[in-house]
Amino acid sequence: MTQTVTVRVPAKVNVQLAVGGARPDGFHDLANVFLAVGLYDEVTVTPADELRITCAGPDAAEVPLDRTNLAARAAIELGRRHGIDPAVHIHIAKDIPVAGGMAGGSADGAGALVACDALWGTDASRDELLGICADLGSDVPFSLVGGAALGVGRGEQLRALEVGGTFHWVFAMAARGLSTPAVFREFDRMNEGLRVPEPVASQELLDALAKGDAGALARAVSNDLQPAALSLFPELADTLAAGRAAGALAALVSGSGPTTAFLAADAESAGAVAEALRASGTCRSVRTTESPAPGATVL
Ligand SMILES: C[C@@](CO)(OP(=O)(O)O)[C@H](O)COP(=O)(O)OP(=O)(O)OC[C@H]1O[C@@H](n2ccc(N)nc2=O)[C@H](O)[C@@H]1O
Ligand SMILES: Nc1ncnc2c1ncn2[C@@H]1O[C@H](COP(=O)(O)OP(=O)(O)O)[C@@H](O)[C@H]1O
Repeated sequence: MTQTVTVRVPAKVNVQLAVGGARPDGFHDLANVFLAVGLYDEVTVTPADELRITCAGPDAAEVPLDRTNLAARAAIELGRRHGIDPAVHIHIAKDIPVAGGMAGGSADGAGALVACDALWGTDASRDELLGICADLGSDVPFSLVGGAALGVGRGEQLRALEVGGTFHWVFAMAARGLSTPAVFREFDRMNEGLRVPEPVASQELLDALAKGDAGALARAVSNDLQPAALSLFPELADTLAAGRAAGALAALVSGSGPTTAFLAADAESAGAVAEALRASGTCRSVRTTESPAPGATVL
């Protein structure tokens, strides 16, 4: 049996997040266009006397180290299904911001699942892995597959999308996090009494992705949760404005936020936007990266 397995898993940005009305189960139907970006967590699993989690990285102090951690839940569920005691040490090398709208916890769930599958030799099918991911959270299946995908239902039912080129991004990390359920609740509050249309993927946006056309993608991006995120975190408007002023083709909140995402024409322009954001004093830190990125990968 292999003694240690490391899996690398990407963060995501939502280039379209169309949100429908609240469902009876408390979730919202989405047309969620995910794009995996080159910021990664690495999840390493090693046999141990009992299940234990450690985490290192700039945001490590905010990561729960008990059984509520999505990585722990993934190991427990795979073990339960295959009659294996999930006695592993899971170490998360965390580079994805926590509670930032970039699916960092989801990445760790998908990473731990793939890592334990390899460590234990369970050889679970792709469908079984995707099913466990969907039970763990709406974003977790996409962390497994990476690339680009349209997520419908609550975002867990995926269709892979073609991406015809490399997109350059700048991400600005905020001084504090935002809770995903709180942002959806604010969306409901702001839409109370209004008819919320069925969420539909934008054909212009899918075409822009397929062509690798950053200008067209910038014109098509949208995030229905952005007004709710801005309502709970108004200072994000200053970060968005600073990136736009520095030449970003598009500026938007990533998912439920509060990380803000800036699409740039090329690597040079991304560097200039990043510099301007750092100088603006409107965010905690800034990263540049490219997309698409591969899904969970055993190293
Ligand atoms: C908003 C998005 C966009 O990709 O990502 P983040 O910004 O959190 O990264 C996702 O929909 C987040 O997915 P995820 O973080 O996996 O959420 P889940 O654990 O499934 O659900 C957490 C809570 O968010 C709300 N929720 C989530 C998904 C959805 N389609 N409708 C919802 O209303 C519900 O209140 C739910 O209880
Ligand atoms: N492995 C994990 N890494 C980060 N957060 C986790 C993890 N497992 C559970 N969580 C919980 O999930 C919450 C949302 O975290 P995260 O997935 O980073 O943000 P988002 O849902 O905004 O993309 C955190 O505040 C934390 O309480």
